Amino acid sequence: MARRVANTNQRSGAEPGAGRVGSVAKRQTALLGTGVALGLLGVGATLAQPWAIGKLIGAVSAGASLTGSIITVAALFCLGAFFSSLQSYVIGRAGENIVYDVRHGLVGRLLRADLAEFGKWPQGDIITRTVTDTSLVKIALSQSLAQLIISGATTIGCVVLMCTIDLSLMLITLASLGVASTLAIVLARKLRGAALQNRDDTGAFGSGVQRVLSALPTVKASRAEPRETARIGALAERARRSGIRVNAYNALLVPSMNVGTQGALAVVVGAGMAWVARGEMSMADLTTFVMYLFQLVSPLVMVFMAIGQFVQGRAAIERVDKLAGLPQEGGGAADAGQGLAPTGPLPAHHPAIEFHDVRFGYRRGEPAAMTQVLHGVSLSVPARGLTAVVGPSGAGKTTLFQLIERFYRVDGGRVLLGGRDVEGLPLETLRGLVGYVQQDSAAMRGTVRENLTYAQPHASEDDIREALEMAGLGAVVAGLPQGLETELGDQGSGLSGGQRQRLCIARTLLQKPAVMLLDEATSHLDSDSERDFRDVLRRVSRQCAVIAIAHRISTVIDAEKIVVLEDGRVRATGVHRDLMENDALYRRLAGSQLHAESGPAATAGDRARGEPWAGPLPSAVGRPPWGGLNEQTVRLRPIGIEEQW
Ligand SMILES: Nc1ncnc2c1ncn2[C@@H]1O[C@H](COP(=O)(O)OP(=O)(O)OP(=O)(O)O)[C@@H](O)[C@H]1O
Repeated sequence: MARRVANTNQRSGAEPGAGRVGSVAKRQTALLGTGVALGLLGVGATLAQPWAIGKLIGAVSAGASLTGSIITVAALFCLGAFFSSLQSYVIGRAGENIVYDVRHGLVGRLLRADLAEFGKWPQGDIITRTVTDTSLVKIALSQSLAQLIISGATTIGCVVLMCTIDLSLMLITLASLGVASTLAIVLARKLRGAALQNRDDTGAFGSGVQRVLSALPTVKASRAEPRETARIGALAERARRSGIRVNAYNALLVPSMNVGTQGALAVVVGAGMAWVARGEMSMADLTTFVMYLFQLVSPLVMVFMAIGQFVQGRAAIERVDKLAGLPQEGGGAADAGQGLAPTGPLPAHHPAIEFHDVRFGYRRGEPAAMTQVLHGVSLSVPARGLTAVVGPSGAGKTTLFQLIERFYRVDGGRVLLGGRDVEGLPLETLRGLVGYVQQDSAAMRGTVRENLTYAQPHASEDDIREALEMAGLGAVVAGLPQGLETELGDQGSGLSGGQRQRLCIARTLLQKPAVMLLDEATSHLDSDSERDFRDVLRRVSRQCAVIAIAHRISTVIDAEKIVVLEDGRVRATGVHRDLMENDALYRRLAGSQLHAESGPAATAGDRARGEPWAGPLPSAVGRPPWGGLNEQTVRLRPIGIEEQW
C-alpha cells in the first residue's frame, strides 16, 4: 500500500518564507527605536537652528545683547551633531545584529533543509542570497528605514515651521516640489523591478562561477576554458545590463528631487524678495524661511535615496525569505523528541536493517515528474557481519542507503532499523546509529584531525589512533608534515583519492555506529590496501552490521550475505559460491571484473618486459572520425599490445 505521496523529508509541503526576515528585524525593535528616537532629537536640534538664527538676526537689528542667542545657536549645533552621530552608531549596530540573525538563521535552515528540495537550487545562487542579499537586507532594514523616518520627520517639521512663517510662500514651495516628487515615486517603482532582476542576474552569475570552480580540473582537461569564459561572461553581461538599469533609475531619482528643490528655491527667493520690498514680509522671516527650505532639501533628497535603497533591499528580502522557506527535514513527533530514542547498540535479536516491499522514485523538474527507482525491494541485514549489495550501475544501490539515512522518504513499504521504522526515529538518533561513507568521499577544508573527528568532536586520542589504524591510514598520517594537524584544501585536496576515502572510513569508524554503510568505499584502494581493508571489514563487522556497496566483488567475496540488485529489484541473495552457481548476472559481474583486473596486469607486464615504446605521437598522425585511436596509433603501441589489437 502506498502510504505517502511525497518523498521529501518535510511533512507539510512548501513552507512559506515570507516574513522570516521581518520577524528577525522585529527582535531589534528596541535598538532601532532608540536609534530613531536619538535621530528625532537630532532633528529637533536641527529644526531649531534656523529659528535661533532668526532670533540672532532680530537681536542684531534691534541692537540687543547677542550673548544668549549665540550660546543657543552653538548649543543647538553641538546637540544636533551629538544626536546624529549617536543615532548613526545605534542604527549601525542594529543593522549588524539583523544581518547576523538573518545569516545565522538562514544557514541553520539550509543545513536542515530537505535534501530533495535543496537539490533543486543552484549552489551559487544560494551563496549569493546568503552573503550578498543579506547585506542589502541589513541596509534596508536599518539605515534606510531609520533614514526614512528621520529625514521624513525633518521634512514634515520643516514644512510645518515654514507654514507658520508664511503659508502662501509655503504653498508656492509645495507646488514646485510636487512635480519632482511625483516623478521620483514613478522612478522608485521602476527601480524596484530593475533591482529584483539585478539580484536574480547576480545570483545566476554566482551559480555559473561556482559550477566551473567546483569542476576546474574537468574544465581544463576538456579545454573548455574559452567556452566557459564566454558562458559566464554572458551571465556577467546580463548582470551588468540590469545593474546599469538600476543605476540609471537611481541616478535619475536624486537629481529629479534636486531640480525640484532648486526650482522651488528660485521661486521662493524671487517672490519673497518682492514681498520684502513691498513691506509685506520681514527680512528676518524670509531668511528663516529660506534656511528652512535649505534644511528641507537635504532630508527630502535623503527620503528619496532611502526609498531607493529600501526598494532594492525589499527585493533582497524577498529573495532571502524564499530561500529561508526551503522545506525542512524532520518536524514529526519523533523529531520533536516524542519518539522512543534508542541509544547504544541495536538489539542483537533483530536484523539491523530490513526493507519491506520498498517503492521509491526521485522527483525531478517543475512540475515534478517521478522516475521509479525501487520497485518493491525486500531484504534484511543481520545485526552483525558483512552484507554486500552488488549490481549494475543505476540499479538503485546508493538509493537504498539514502532511504536508510532518511535523506528521502519511501513512497511505499517500510525501512526498519533494529526493528523500528526509520520514520519513527528522531533524525539525530537515526544518523547517530548509522555511519555512512559516501561514494564521493567527502573530505573538507581543514586539518586531518578536524576531518576525522567531524562526527565525534570529543573523540579521545586513543580512539583516533585506533580508527586510523583500522582504516589503514596510521602510517600515512604519521608521514604528513604536521601529522593530524596537517591542513587539507577544498574537498580534502592534499591527500590522494584513496587516502581521502580511508580518511572518511576512519571518520565513520570513530563514530562507532551500529550500522555502517560503505558506498564503493574501496574503489580508490590498490590491491594491497584492499586486502588490508578486507581485514578491517572483518573486524568491524564483528562489532556492528556492515553493508557495503561493492563494484569489486573481491572485497566482499567472503560476505555473509550478498544481495544482487537489478533495475530496482532484488534479483538474488546468497553467498558468493551459491550466486556464482545460480545467478547469471552475478557470474557476469564477477567474471567481467576478473577480466578487467587481469587486463592492466598484462599491460604492465608487457612494459616491464622492456618492449619498445614509441613515445609521443608524431604531429602528422591524423584524427580518426570517431576521435579514438587510428591505425597508425595502433602501430605505435608496444608489440605486446599490438598483438592484442
Ligand atoms: N538525486 C537524484 N535525482 C533524480 N534521480 C536520481 C537521483 N539520484 C539517483 N537518481 C537515479 O536513480 C537511479 C539509481 O541511482 P543510484 O545512485 O541508486 O544507482 P547505483 O546502483 O548506486 O549506481 P552506481 O553503481 O552507478 O553508483 C539512477 O537511474 C539515477 O539516475
